[in-house]
Amino acid sequence: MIRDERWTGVYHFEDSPFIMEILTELRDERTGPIAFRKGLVKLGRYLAYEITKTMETERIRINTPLEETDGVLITDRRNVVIITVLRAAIPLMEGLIKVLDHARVGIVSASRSKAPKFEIEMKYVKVPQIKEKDTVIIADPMIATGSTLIKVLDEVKKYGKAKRYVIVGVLAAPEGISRIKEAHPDVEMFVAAIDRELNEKGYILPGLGDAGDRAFGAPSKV
Ligand SMILES: O=P(O)(O)OC[C@H]1O[C@H](OP(=O)(O)OP(=O)(O)O)[C@H](O)[C@@H]1O
Ligand SMILES: O=c1cc[nH]c(=O)[nH]1
Ligand SMILES: [Mg+2]
Repeated sequence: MIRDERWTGVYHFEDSPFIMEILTELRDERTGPIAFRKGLVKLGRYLAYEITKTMETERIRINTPLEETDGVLITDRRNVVIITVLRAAIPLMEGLIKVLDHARVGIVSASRSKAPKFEIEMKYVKVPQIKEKDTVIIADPMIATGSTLIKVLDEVKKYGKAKRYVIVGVLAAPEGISRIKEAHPDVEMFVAAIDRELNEKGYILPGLGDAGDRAFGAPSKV
């Protein structure tokens, strides 16, 4: 886990060969939707595992069948809300919840319009009540301009104040991170990698393309 010195609370995993290998497969244009979704599930699982390293724990005493001994309880793992940003976060959430299995789940839809406006349409919001001891994990594989996540955070914060807000993603562009940190300085970010820049259409470079389309196929218009 590497803390990026350009911001506070922003971490990436370029020191982890396993996470980088999964990311390489996701980036590769030859990777089809089945392997792409599987890669997102795997990343979700490993990123959740990394997040547990930053959670509060408690020492407990338990009995094995033979004697009493020390044990560990990750208290924060019992108080998690995962917000899934449709569409591309569905497989990522599936991986996250394997490790954060006590999580309550919120679903929000967000669709970004084309450049240069990048307006975010949010039609569907189902979020559980958020309590003071909750860690709210917002899953969205791609953090490009940051517009989607700023809007999601604005909305999610209406449901109560959490202990931590943590964005989990696959790739982020520096401009998107800066915009989110400006609007929501209390937010932490765990992403597999931070890429170079955005192109004029708002795609991350080198990136992996459109995560939603790669996972589920391009939607058609009627
Ligand atoms: O940081 P931003 O510039 O706001 O862009 C990032 C958003 O773009 C993608 O969603 P998209 O709108 O393509 O929806 P989809 O998941 O349904 O494809 C991605 O999953 C993010 O939610
Ligand atoms: O590169 C990008 C940017 C936004 N959304 C994506 O799916 N990919
Ligand atoms: Mg998309």
